[in-house]
Amino acid sequence: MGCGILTLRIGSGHLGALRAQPKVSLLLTMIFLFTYFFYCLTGSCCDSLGSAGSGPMGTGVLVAQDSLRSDFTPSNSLLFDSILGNSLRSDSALGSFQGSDSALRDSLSSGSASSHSLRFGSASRESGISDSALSNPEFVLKDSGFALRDPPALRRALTSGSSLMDRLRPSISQENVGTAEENTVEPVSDPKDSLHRQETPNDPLSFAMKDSVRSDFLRSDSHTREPLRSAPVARTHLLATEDTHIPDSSDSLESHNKDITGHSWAQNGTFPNPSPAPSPGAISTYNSFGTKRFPQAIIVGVKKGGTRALLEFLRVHPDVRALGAEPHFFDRCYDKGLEWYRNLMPRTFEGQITMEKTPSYFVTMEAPKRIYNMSSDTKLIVVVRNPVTRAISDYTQTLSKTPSLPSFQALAFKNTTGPIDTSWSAIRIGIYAKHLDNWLQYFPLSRFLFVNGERLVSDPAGEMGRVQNFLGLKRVITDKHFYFNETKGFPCLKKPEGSSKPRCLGKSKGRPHPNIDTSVLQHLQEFYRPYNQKFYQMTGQNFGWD
Ligand SMILES: Nc1ncnc2c1ncn2[C@@H]1O[C@H](COP(=O)(O)OS(=O)(=O)O)[C@@H](OP(=O)(O)O)[C@H]1O
Repeated sequence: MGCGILTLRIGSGHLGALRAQPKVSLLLTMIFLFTYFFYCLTGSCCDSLGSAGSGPMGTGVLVAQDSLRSDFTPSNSLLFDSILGNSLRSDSALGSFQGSDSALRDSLSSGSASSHSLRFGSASRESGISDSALSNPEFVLKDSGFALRDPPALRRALTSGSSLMDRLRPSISQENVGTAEENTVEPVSDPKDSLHRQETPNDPLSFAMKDSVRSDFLRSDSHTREPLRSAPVARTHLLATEDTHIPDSSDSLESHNKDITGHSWAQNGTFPNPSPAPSPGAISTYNSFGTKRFPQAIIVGVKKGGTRALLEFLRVHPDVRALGAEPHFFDRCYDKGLEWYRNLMPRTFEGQITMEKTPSYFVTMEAPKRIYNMSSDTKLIVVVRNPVTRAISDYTQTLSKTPSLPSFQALAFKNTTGPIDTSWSAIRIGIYAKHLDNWLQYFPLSRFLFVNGERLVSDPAGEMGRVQNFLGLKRVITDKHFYFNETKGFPCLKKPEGSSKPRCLGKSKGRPHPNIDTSVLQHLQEFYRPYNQKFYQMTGQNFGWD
């Protein structure tokens, strides 16, 4: 059919001549046709035209078609450099594939396009091209093929050696990144609000319930993200969520959780399976926006210890990039595989630390072994807090979801007044020595940092100094970053340069606790004492809970 183009042109060109000089024209036409037929028979013209496939196409398209055929693999892998490179060399195909480039069109427009591996230019990187890439304004999908709105951009991409995805990603991210407001912080309606946490100095376990109207939390511009704004990093931070054991929608940010693609996360903070499921090598963990790495440090516990505060404070550091939501990989989602896990991580540059926090890891039997198998070098951070206060905090969270919950005392003691019920998770989690013992089967003590949860509240900068040392980070986070918010009754992050928008954690962090009978508290305190002592011994740290 390639020959058909030429035949048609010749034929129509001679129709007029036929009318004017019938005999001469007929003769000339016959001579020409004979010559042409002979020429084709010798193979001099059909090689190129014949190989061009079916349908009328311009030269550039033929070149592209050639490239397509020769480089098209059964898995729809396309050597884009040769396709587009050839096209660039041809005027007519520059930025516009038309006609019968169906293979290319199909591969780009199909739902599975993201699994196609595209090797592009001298960058020779592997990138998954996704639907969002296809909806990028630089691409136009046409019935007859696809075209680039901005061919010079393509030319620049090809000549600069960067990948197509590198070119596409900035516009994707600009459209979809979360705003600074979508963080784990909420607004304080009035910082001078006189609602305070009622904490009896002599009895840190007693909290008044009358603070129930404390909806006084800060939303602000993202101080913690500030250092990242100038960096060419797509803000892939997933927004922080509340503890996921008992979903807490009172943390308004959960409902705002969106990833870079604009997909909402589940309200309870667990992750959807990133779709499509990554097959090894199919989705890039590496591009010029950084690399998706396994976390080098994990906040593994403890639930209600102050893990969210720690993570949010750490995110102030420009060399820390942390997953906002709790992935629960090493306890609940392990069967999804390590690549799934890694793909959740934010991209980091050389020198930056990837982190996540899932407090339930600390009490998960299998977690130490699993983390060890990922990397025995993983640094492990445990935020611990008086186990009695922690148990009440845990109970308070459950109570906020289930108002009909039995009293704390009824749950803490067998038959209400009998022995402590260690089968209740709120009690069991606080036996830190027992859980640590399991971890020490896999990791040496030097791999751990135990953050004092009480001190994280009373001296956040001091505790953050320890954390930064442990992580080998420059001491960037100092007391200049914190102020004590009277309304919230907790330290919050300042906005740089004295801006009026500080950041506090959400309203589910720092909740008022119900009043618990002193005898119950004492009983619990006694129960925990030997375990606490053991824990001090094991860690070489006295947390002063007794
Ligand atoms: N700066 C600051 N702001 C607010 N809250 C703070 C802060 N620092 C520590 N805390 C304490 O953190 C407790 C919640 O712990 P977690 O974040 O580990 O909870 S969770 O396991 O993720 O649900 C939370 O427990 P409750 O007071 O019971 O709500 C707080 O006491």
